[in-house]
Amino acid sequence: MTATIDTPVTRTTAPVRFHQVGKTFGQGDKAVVALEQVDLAVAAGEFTTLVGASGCGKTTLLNLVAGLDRPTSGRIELDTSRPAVVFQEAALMPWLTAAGNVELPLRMAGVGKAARRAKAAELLELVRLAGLGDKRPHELSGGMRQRVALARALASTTDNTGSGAGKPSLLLMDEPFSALDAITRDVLQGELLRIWRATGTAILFVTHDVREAVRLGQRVVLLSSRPGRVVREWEVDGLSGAAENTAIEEINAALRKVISSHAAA
Ligand SMILES: Nc1ncnc2c1ncn2[C@@H]1O[C@H](COP(=O)(O)OP(=O)(O)OP(=O)(O)O)[C@@H](O)[C@H]1O
Repeated sequence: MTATIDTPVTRTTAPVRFHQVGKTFGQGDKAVVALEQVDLAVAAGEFTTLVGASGCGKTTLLNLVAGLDRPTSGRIELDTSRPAVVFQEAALMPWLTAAGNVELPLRMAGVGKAARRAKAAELLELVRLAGLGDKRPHELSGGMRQRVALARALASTTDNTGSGAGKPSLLLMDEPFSALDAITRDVLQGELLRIWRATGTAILFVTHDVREAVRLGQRVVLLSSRPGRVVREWEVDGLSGAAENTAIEEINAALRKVISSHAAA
């Protein structure tokens, strides 16, 4: 079931591929090495989850993929339409309606009004918010706002116009459900799996929660404590029952090990 970095899995197309990527913030005595020699690829349509200790560089890694920051060493190969990010907080534009928020990336990409309206309506239906497109963010619950954020990200990454046309889509998710109550989180995890299957987008999903990582991911990638490196991967696609619990226990044990080895350093 397990594969280590020494035996990487060969995949065909990859919306994103890291080659020995490093990221250091600051210089000299104040330098913080966030990531070191990261090799990682996400295949088209694949759901990959990334776990690691607090501060190990998970958000930094997503920011590099999203183009919000640049690596200090190594190389990132992107073969995707615009990667889109869903954050822990929905970060919606408060003055726009739900539909207006979903339309925003399409508007910025120059998509015409009628086409954007149609796409926003389709995506709001996909996230089960049909009929709520005219609500503003403050009129929606936290779970609903995350659904709008997901629809907006899908609008961005699955837009088939412009330079990304025909390329595999990639959704980056940075602990998107961690601020929600347990029941809403459980519902949204199920919804995300349904939407992933319906759209075929690749997803790179960061979480602290190993149970969530195993439930959602086809593959779980563990980063070491800072500096973050890929230390181990688990193929967890389709696991359920006892096999799923065994995987959760094994990954939790490995996570505890990287945390304690860091604490002892
Ligand atoms: N802009 C920045 N300038 C300086 N240091 C930074 C910057 N961004 C991140 N860091 C540092 O890089 C390291 C990795 O941060 P990052 O936010 O990527 O970790 P993380 O794994 O996402 O953490 P958490 O799980 O707690 O959200 C941390 O030590 C952090 O303090």
